[in-house]
Order: sequence, then C-alpha cells, then structure tokens
Amino acid sequence: MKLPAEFIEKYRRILGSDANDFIASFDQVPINAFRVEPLRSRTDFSSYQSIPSIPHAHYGKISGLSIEFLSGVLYSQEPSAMYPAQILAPRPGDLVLDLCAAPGGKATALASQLHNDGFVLANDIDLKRSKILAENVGRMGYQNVAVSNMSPEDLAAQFPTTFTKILVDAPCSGEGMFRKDPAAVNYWNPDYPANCAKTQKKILREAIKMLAPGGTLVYSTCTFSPEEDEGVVAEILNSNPELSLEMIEMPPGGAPGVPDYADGNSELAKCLRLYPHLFKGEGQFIAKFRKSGQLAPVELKYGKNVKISPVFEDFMQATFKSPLKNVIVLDSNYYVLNPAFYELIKDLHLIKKGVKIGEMKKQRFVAHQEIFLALPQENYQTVIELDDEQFKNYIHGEELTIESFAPQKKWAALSYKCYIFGFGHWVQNRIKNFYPKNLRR
Ligand SMILES: C[S@@+](CC[C@H](N)C(=O)[O-])C[C@H]1O[C@@H](n2cnc3c(N)ncnc32)[C@H](O)[C@@H]1O
Repeated sequence: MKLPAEFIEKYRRILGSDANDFIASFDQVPINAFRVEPLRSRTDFSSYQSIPSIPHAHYGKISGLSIEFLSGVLYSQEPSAMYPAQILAPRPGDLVLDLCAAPGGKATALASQLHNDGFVLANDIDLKRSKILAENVGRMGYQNVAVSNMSPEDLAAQFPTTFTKILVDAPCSGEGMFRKDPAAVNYWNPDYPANCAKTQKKILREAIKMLAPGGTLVYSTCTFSPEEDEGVVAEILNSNPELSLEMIEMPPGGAPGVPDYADGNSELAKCLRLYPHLFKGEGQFIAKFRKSGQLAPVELKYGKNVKISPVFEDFMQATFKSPLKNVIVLDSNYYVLNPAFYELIKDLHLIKKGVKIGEMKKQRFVAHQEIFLALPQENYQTVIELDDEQFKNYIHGEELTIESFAPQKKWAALSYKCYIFGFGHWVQNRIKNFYPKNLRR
C-alpha cells in the first residue's frame, strides 16, 4: 500500500524499533470476522477460531447471502472493532447510548449483551447512515433498540445525566482501517489527526453531560494517532475532574496506552491499543472512563395505555402463539417497544422505534418483516420451511405456490434451514411475496 511519506516518517519517529513491522502490516490482507447472536443461532461455528475475550465471535468470512446473515443471526465485523462494546459491558437494566452508532456494528453488540432487558439508543448525526443503522438493527431483531438521527448537542439538551453506559466510537482519521478501505489514505494529511481531535473533544463534551453519576463511558477510535487517542483522553481528564480512567484488561497482543503520547499522565497506560502487527485485527484505541458518584436505579415514566384495534387483536391471535408484550401504537403503525423507553425518546428525530409489527391500512393489518426476525421460532403460529428452489425464488421477489388442503388466509413466517428470514401472506395455495425490496437478491 502506498502510504504518505509524512505518515511513515511520523510512525518511524513514534514507534522506533516496532516501526518496520507496523509499516509492513499495511501490505497484509485485512482480517475478517463475525459475531453470532447466541439467542437465535443454531449453527455450529466451532470450526472457526474464536476471538480472544469476545464471546460468540469468530475469525472468518460468512457470505451476506448465507441464511445466518439473512435471518439476522450474525454480523460481520473486524475483530478489533468488537472490543469497545465488550469493554463497555452493558448489563440487563442499563440505559445505553451509542452516540456515533452507524452502521451498527457496536450498537448490535451492545443490544446483544442486554438480552432484551434494558435499552439502547443508537444515534448517528448522518441521516443516510442512520437509515443503514436502522436496517442492521432491524435485521438482528433487537426489541429494545431505537435509532435516532440527532447532533450530540441536541441530544445532550434532552438527556442531562441520563445514561448509565455511553459509547463514543468517534469519527476519526481512520488510520487503522487503511487496509480495509485503502481509499481512506487519500483523506490523510499531517493536519488531519489534529482536526479530528477537535471534533472528538466536542462530541465527548456532550457525551459527558449525558452520563449518569457512577456511569461508564467508552471512547474508541480506529486510528493510531496520539493526537486523537491519548491526546484527547488527557485533555478530557484535565477538564473533567469527575472522570477517571478504568483499567482495560488486555487481550493477547494488546498494548497499553502511552502516557508520553500526551501529557505524561501515567493513568493513560490504562487505555488499550490494538496494532495490526501485534494483534490479529485492524487498528483500534479504547479508553474507559467512569464518572464519580453512585449509580442510581434507572427511573422511567410510563406513557399512557395504548388503544389497540380489534383488527390488530385478530392479527396477533392468528400470527403469534402468545400475545405480544410492550406494543405501542403511533398513528396507524404498531411497534414492540417498552412504552417507558418510548416516553423517554419520543421527542427525538427517530429513524427506528423498536421492532415494527406492521400497519393498519384501511381496515386491514399489514405485517412487517421486522417482527418475524424478532421472536424465537416457536412463538409463531405458522412457520413454512422452504426448499432450496423456493428460498432462492422468494428472496428474489417471486410469489410461491404451495400445497394447501384447507382454505388459508393468514400471515406466515418463512424459514430456510430452520431459520426464519421473512414472511408472506398465505392466501389459498399462494404465498404473496412481502420480502422487502431493498433486501431482494
Ligand atoms: C467510526 S463511525 C461509527 C461506527 C459504528 N460505531 C459501528 O460500530 O458501526 C463514526 C460515526 O460518527 C458519525 N459522526 C460524524 N461526525 C459526527 C459528529 N460531529 N457528531 C456525532 N457523530 C458524528 C459518523 O456519521 C459515523 O457514522
């Protein structure tokens, strides 16, 4: 890879005897890996090497056309990028903010650790990216995640000292991603890291306002530059005496933060650096802050009871084995989301509000793909297993003809290799295709 001369010169100066191996690593192939959602996976991935300290994660590449991918059981993510969510370690009951969340690699890992108990607000400032984030969260079927599209400043105005856990996976100069995205090298210039650092400090200042006393904030970048890593952390520590750094447990091949890259504060050694010449993954820097004070139990206000249409009641009875919990109704749209969480976020610019169940259209209820990816298989009244040919045709957008002895008119979950990947409207002997157009292959 052709690296800028100033970049090479900078890291020769910083890394000394390690510099040759570091620079040579840019000519090696990027590392692929994936995370598995344990609540829904039934595939044995044990032949794939595990990622150290990350449960349910493996090295290797799984096709975007695989049934595991299409049914939302796995997420492709390079290994180093898995550590920020693991280090933030949300637990059931936490109120989590992922402030720079698109396209969702870390937001989905945070949601997975909550086991549908607690809440993740996944936010991104960029509208287009927020929509991709919403698609990824929807595919993975998490019931307690909402996606917003807000600036950090506007969010901070709404949520003073609110979240128990916050992730700031900041926009950065991306030096650690040059192997995966060689075009990113073209954006690099000697001033770029210092400019990024200004934005990172601005975002962090807003994030800190939203962190509850006793709460934890993880700051991560995918760059090696001291300005954006130890430099930002040192300045944040100096200007926020209520924050301290927590020790991060190193995976094998991890390196500690370097105090001399900033103001010499020995606490900076508690941060984690991942370098591709030392660790099997791309570049990453992680710092874990704690805000002083006692973490109080999260208090939520409950919204009004929702009025559910009898047509929806009929749909629910015919489609699910037990009634859905936490149903909210907004205009004619129905979602699964704890009403107390909706109450908290209802004034935001929301791109996704929990799991969409469907929509009342005239006097009919039209189901939505998301609800068929959100529940365990045994919760659906009708699951139709497709063969290879039928699956291929369905995800292509075609209607199916199946054998049917009784007159039918209902919504059915569709599965392939025993994984539900979508749904259709079963009328007589036909399954009308409702596979979302943007997912068709
Ligand atoms: C490194 S990416 C996040 C990757 C994501 N956490 C994941 O794991 O998939 C950084 C994100 O920050 C967002 N961003 C850029 N400028 C921002 C700003 N000023 N405030 C907040 N977010 C910003 C970008 O839109 C981008 O999606």
